[in-house]
Amino acid sequence: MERISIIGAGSWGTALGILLAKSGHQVKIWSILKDEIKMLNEEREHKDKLPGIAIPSNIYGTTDLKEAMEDTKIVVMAVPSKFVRETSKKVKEFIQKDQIIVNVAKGLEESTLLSLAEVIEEEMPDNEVAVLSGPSHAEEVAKDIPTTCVVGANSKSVANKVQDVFMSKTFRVYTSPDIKGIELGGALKNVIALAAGISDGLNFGDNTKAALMTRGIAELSRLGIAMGASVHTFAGLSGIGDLIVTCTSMHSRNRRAGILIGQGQTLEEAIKEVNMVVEGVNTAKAAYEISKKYAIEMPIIEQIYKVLFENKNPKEAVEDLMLRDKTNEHKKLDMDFNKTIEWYKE
Ligand SMILES: NC(=O)c1ccc[n+]([C@@H]2O[C@H](COP(=O)([O-])OP(=O)(O)OC[C@H]3O[C@@H](n4cnc5c(N)ncnc54)[C@H](O)[C@@H]3O)[C@@H](O)[C@H]2O)c1
Ligand SMILES: O=P(O)(O)OC[C@H](O)CO
Repeated sequence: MERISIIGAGSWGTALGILLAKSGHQVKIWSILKDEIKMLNEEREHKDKLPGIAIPSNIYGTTDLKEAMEDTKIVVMAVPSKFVRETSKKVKEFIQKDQIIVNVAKGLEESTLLSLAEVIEEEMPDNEVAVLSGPSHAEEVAKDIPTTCVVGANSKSVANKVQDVFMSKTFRVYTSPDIKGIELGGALKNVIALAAGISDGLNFGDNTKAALMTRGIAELSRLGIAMGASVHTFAGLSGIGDLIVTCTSMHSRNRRAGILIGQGQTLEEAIKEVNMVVEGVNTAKAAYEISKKYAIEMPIIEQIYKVLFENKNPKEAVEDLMLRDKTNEHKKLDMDFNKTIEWYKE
């Protein structure tokens, strides 16, 4: 049994709390929102975000951050990306050196283009920071539906510790040293999911969605490699795995927002209707800037940026993607596939 603090009581923080509590851990969950904590403690249910799912008795909710952080070994950061910096500054006041911080949010900091683990590390440089990511919708995790994730950490012992804590018969956790790749995969797939949703909203078909997913992971991998991540991570749970679940599931907030935009709603209307955090919107801005910074071609990200922030008609965006300059499927010579070497020279 471990004592765990969860910072953020939205759908993901609450679902992870339920998972950990069912494994026998003692969980304290903090939210800035008084009504949310009152609901969790008194009604034993997150009626807005996980209706019908009981909150186990070994979860205790509090709005007092000091109390939430006291006497725990693991601190799970589960607030939306735009609150990660300000929440980290608050958490920093109470953090102990031996507490491992596990970031589970997926996004990038818009003003600095930093990953969220980098933001947390900047604020709390003396603590070990791990990331947990993968194809995992809160609605399913909270209902014990078998799920897999990957934990990334600089130190193997930290990754192993987090793996031990989260692993259960319904939640299988792998370890990896590639924090950068895991975070990029988790953040950028949300932008591709907006694109997949827009495609569905325009009544395009499975061919279109498969194209967006496949060419989307190509974009993510290109950028990831340029930023020092491992290409293999993008073929893993936090890459293609999360891309599949987010682009195909009706649980996905990003996909649902995309569908509404494809059907003609404005970005603001779509965000309002989804009523939970749509991380892909801010990430689209950051990703567009990062692609320019690293001079990496990311045509889907670029078109989504234009649809969201420059009022571009989604149909036109699709046409521009289809008719962009002709190119090879792989940008560089594939050294494992010798046939291509001569072929590309022609
Ligand atoms: N929901 C999922 O299935 C899921 C799965 C994996 C990862 N994530 C990631 O987890 C993160 C949180 O997502 P979510 O789905 O739980 O969001 P959500 O919209 O369900 O919840 C948002 C929560 O943020 C907290 N909050 C609101 N204002 C705040 C403030 N000013 N400061 C600090 N906290 C505040 C509240 O607890 C609120 O309920 C996102 O980055 C998301 O991508 C979500
Ligand atoms: O509902 P979404 O689109 O925010 O996606 C949630 C998770 O990242 C899925 O793994």
